Amino acid sequence: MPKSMEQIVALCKRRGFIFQNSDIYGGQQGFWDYGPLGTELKRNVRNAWYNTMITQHDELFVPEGAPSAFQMVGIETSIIMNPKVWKASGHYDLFHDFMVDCKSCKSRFRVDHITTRVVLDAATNAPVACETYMKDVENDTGLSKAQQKRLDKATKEYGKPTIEETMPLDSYMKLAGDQQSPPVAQCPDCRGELTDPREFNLMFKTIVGALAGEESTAFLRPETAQGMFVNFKNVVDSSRVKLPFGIAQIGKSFRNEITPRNFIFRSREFEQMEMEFFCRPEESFQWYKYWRDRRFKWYSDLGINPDNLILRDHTEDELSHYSVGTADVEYSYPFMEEGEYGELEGIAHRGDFDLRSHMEGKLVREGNELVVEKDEHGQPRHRGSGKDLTYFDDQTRERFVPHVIEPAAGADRATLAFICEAYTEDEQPDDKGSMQKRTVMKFHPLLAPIKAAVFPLIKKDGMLEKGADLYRQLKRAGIASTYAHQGAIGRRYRQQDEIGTPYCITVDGDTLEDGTVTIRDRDSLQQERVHVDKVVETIRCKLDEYAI
Ligand SMILES: Nc1ncnc2c1ncn2[C@@H]1O[C@H](COP(=O)(O)OP(=O)(O)OP(=O)(O)O)[C@@H](O)[C@H]1O
Repeated sequence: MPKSMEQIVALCKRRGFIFQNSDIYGGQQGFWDYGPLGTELKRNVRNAWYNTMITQHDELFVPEGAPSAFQMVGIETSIIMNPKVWKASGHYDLFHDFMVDCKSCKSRFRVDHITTRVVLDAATNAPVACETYMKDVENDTGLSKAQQKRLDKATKEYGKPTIEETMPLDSYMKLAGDQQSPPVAQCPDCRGELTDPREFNLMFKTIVGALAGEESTAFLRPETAQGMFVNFKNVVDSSRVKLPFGIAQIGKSFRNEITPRNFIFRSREFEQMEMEFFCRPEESFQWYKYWRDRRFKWYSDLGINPDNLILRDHTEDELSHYSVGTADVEYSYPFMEEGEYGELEGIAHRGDFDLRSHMEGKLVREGNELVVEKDEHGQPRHRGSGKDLTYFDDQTRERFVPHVIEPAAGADRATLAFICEAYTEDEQPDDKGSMQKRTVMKFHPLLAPIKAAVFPLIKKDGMLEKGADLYRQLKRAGIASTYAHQGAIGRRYRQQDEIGTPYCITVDGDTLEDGTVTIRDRDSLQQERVHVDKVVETIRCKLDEYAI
């Protein structure tokens, strides 16, 4: 049965995973808050990423598929950077989308999110009728019956041979621009008139210092990557890293998205987990392949069914001007049509674009070459730092600009994918054996916000104390645990199932007799009896089995 996004969003609110930001004031579009359980879940996602990338990385070992062993270090850089960073990187000029507004209902759309279905004169290609609908990677609704009826009517009335074609809104606007009084592309929501497309920079502006003005304008970073590039020299000079090596960080990024949507999938404030991997140019394609495959595997290792994931190579015309290869890890989020996927992470081969931009100035492509963009006086349009960001290889005695492979993931999109994947509805017998519907979040145990719940079966002297003692032992061992002694045991199990707790431990009458408790497994519902003194060790062993 397809999963319902409404139910997932409702569960997230009900159980304290994710709330609308500024909820009591009606919210702030494109911003979300994580509740107590969501905070733990997202922290576990971040930790799983940071641990595999940095903390547990073994620089003496050659991982399968890698050309050699390599080093990895972490950094943490500021959200606000010198505005020159964004000029040299190209974000200042290029990081924008085109948008149109509806003059009637005031809705705002990204031009590339609107598709047109057009009836054209078969001989002249002149448009005869046009209907619009929302077509973006997240949601493809297609034409409504009424829209198709209008197109059919216009075709019939036109009388001459026609063809019907689907094209993006901007292509239609270009085509219509060459005609006298063409059919107007209308708002997909209300059929109102649309404005001409306007450019819209996605970077949030702010003022640094007391005086407002061009000089004090700064930007909230739209990606964490530039923090790694501008610190490349600092890291090489201050640590013992040698090529190949990666610099990674997790941090907030901000994009003034025109149409934030689909819960935390596209928001205006989000968190990225990015790594810049610096290597010799001639080895870069091997490293690209290595990171592409390794990053895909990370998601399936953490419980995402590989049937719901794809690794999609970008087509030639999708590639950014600097990229020689990009692949996206994509997930079939429940808000997408069957067979469609949304980006979780992009792995890009960025060549030497970034380090060169920060040395020389903003680069543009001329034929096969990247060259510094010039202004009307022949001067660099945006200068770089002028600092030497080349790398000297003391083995080969060569100096060169390293190439970069960048796996760029979103912590929120990953959290959303793990939530959607975990959401399960099944039927299980209750205490009396009759089948009951249950909602269970089947989180990978490493990601589950709470790992163990301790329940004294009834409020009885001895049972409560033993339960509380066990709960404290688990906490002291660093195992995120909870304790609940009220309500029917079946109800307590269901509450924990709904938040994805993998193990429930019940202290009952037998505990007082022989010192054993039951450990119930969330997914298999199997119960085993374990001596109370062995519980911490048993839970620890179970969790260790899931280590990635
Ligand atoms: N607005 C956003 N909200 C939440 N996560 C985001 C957003 N934009 C980017 N990300 C996350 O950061 C990762 C790396 O950013 P990147 O610049 O490659 O995204 P992008 O290709 O611009 O994404 P999209 O095409 O969906 O806008 C993305 O794969 C995604 O997980």
